[in-house]
Amino acid sequence: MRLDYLTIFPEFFDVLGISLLGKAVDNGIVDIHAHDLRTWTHDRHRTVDDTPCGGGAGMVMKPDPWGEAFDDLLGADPDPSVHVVIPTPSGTPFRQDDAAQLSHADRIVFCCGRYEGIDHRVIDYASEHWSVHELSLGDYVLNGGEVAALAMTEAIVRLVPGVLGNPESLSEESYSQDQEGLLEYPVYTRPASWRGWDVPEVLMSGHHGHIAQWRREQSRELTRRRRPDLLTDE
Ligand SMILES: N#Cc1c(-c2ccc3ccn(Cc4ccccn4)c3c2)n[nH]c1N
Repeated sequence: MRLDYLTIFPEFFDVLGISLLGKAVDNGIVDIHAHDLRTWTHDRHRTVDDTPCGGGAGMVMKPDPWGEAFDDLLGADPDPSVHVVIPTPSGTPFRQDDAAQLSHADRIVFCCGRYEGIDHRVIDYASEHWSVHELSLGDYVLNGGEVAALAMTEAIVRLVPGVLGNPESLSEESYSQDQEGLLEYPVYTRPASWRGWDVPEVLMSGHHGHIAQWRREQSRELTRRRRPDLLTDE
């Protein structure tokens, strides 16, 4: 899987060389390239923004640098197997299903905007050539797309075979299908007693059936309290 990031702050993506994703890069499972969008500017000030047509506050990212970056990175031929992910507050919510689908992609280009966003014609042009996903990390406002791209990257890449040491852990996570889309149950480790708090007895019983039942009940109760929207049968 090749991941490209178009951004005016490429250093944001230096962290991808650390930990699990770093190992995935070292193992050749993932190939990461961050690009400074100003590479595709030609004026002395390396300008990437301009005032919004129709007025309004702030600045909008000019289309030209993005178009020239696309030309260099992707060429002009349409290829639906290339996924262009555009983090935006107006995007559809990024969910586990999106991560699962994108984990099968061979190529993903993240377009990280700043200011008040990217000239919409960039999205229109990309949509004619590649598979475009306008996605939002959540219902809050960030200053740009980089943080969202990092979060989406981790959610996507950890699902790629060979990246996680123990793929079984994927099936027991919150939002995973095996977890019936419920929140993950509380987890514990040693010591059995810590500052007056004990590990639930059932987890020390060695009775796998009782443990599984307790975990299901915990997941449903936690989901009922915190995320009733995830419950389908109530
Ligand atoms: N994903 C996601 C996001 C973003 C996001 C993503 C990209 C950009 C590019 C510029 N801005 C600033 C900005 C502020 C206000 C109105 C428009 N744009 C971004 C914000 N905010 N919140 C999310 N869940």
